Amino acid sequence: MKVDTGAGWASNIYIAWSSTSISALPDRSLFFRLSAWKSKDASCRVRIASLDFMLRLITSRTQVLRPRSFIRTYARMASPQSIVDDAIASHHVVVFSKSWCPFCKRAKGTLSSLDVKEEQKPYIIELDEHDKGSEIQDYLAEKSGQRSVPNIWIGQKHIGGSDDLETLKEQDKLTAMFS
Ligand SMILES: N[C@@H](CCC(=O)N[C@@H](CS)C(=O)NCC(=O)O)C(=O)O
Repeated sequence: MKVDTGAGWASNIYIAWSSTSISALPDRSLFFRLSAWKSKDASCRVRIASLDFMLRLITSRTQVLRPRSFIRTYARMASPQSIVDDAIASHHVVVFSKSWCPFCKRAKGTLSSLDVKEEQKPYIIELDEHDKGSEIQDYLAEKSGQRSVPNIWIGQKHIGGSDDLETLKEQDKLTAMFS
């Protein structure tokens, strides 16, 4: 299955399931194309509006789409771009971090100490513990012009590193970003 995240074909994900299951899928807004598949099952190319929608579809149609195999496949095949862009698009605060990094510890501490709603708590990706950590770091350098960690995003805006976060806090500008 090829998943279109809206910003282009971000990742190539293939799942095989039977053609009868495909006809059982209710949502005609999806774009299906049956094509030959190496295994005995038919395969299907699905164009969707967002990865979130795909995940919702999968969890709601467990009997059709075999979610565990999808998630395993997705985790293996998602591109560094889609990992970064999806994280930023779907979380208010994202910190690309390294678990051993003192600046990252300071930034995570500052963000966790804020009294914010559950959905505004930081989403943290530890690059040194991630399979694609170094590719993600390369993409972050290209996207934000910053290679060092932590690389912090609030409300889909690039904030910078730990020093930049502390400056915002000292200037009393940080809490306003969580209203
Ligand atoms: N002034 C930066 C310093 C950040 C920094 O020096 N981070 C180190 C790790 S502690 C780094 O990114 N090193 C390069 C690397 O890990 O690839 C900040 O406040 O965030």
